[in-house]
Amino acid sequence: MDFATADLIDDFGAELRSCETQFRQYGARTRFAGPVVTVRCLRDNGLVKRLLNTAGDGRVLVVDGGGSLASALMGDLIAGAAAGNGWAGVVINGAVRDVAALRDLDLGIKALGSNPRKSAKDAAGEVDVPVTFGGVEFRPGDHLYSDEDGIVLASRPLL
Ligand SMILES: O=C([O-])CC(=O)C(=O)O
Repeated sequence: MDFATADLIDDFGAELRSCETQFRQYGARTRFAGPVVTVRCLRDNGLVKRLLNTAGDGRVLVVDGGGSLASALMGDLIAGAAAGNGWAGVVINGAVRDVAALRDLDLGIKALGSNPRKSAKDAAGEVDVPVTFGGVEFRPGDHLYSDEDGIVLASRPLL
């Protein structure tokens, strides 16, 4: 998909939300877009693992990990499954691990940072609830557009 978030803001700015969080890019796919699925969890990636092992259909998983960098919510195995299952990208308000391997995956990956420590797998948390970080609300079914400049959200598909 060919777009630039700056152009989207110029064309549709009034109806877009632009996330202020300064994420790092970890995947090989630096531009990605798709409908949003959300997870809220804290130091537990059981729900993230479960979802990314199902068909992605070009969607983007937005994970609100509370901004915790204490343990990783995704590593190369889960991210590899996501890429293989057709997810467009994963945005994590939290940490990843296996950074060297993530670079080779055809998947959009944005996260705050990394930590080699793994998370619990109790699947504690919530799926498809609105989550808020970076000054914006991410709603299930929103359309997310992400590139090197940032992440913007629309309530309808723009492209
Ligand atoms: O299993 C985990 O918690 C995360 C991980 O290392 C992987 O996805 O490879």
